[in-house]
Amino acid sequence: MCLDLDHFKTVNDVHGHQVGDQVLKQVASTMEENLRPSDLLARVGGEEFQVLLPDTDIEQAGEIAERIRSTLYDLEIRLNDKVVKITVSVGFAQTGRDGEDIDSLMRIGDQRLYEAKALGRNRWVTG
Ligand SMILES: Nc1nc2c(ncn2[C@@H]2O[C@H](COP(=O)(O)OP(=O)(O)OP(=O)(O)O)[C@@H](O)[C@H]2O)c(=O)[nH]1
Repeated sequence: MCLDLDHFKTVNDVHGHQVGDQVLKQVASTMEENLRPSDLLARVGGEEFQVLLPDTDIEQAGEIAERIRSTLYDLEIRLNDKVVKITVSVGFAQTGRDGEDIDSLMRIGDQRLYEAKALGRNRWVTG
């Protein structure tokens, strides 16, 4: 599952880079709280994360993606006297259906992530 925060540049531009850093930390811990102990969350770029969901079918993955999306959508990140809102776009790929090796899965997950962005963000795309 590839997750990318929406319009994160605006968060930095409006609130400053240090607030942006705190937002990233809160987003990462919120994502972790909504994953299972067996799932693996990694930050792979500035505001991009990958999650590996072992032994998970596409319906379960959709439930997890929706839980993360809606929790972040509802989250009010309070820093000093500021409240920062953020949304996330998600694309995912499934072993077997979309490929076997990690490179193909990440490439397809990434394509779907950009589809989610193009469709208006704050959503997930399974293909
Ligand atoms: N505060 C902070 N900002 C970061 C970090 N890493 C990357 N960024 C910022 O994240 C922003 C990413 O911007 P873009 O790639 O243009 O994407 P976006 O504004 O999130 O827009 P979309 O992805 O199209 O929704 C840039 O402004 C980077 O400077 C970091 O560690 N801390």
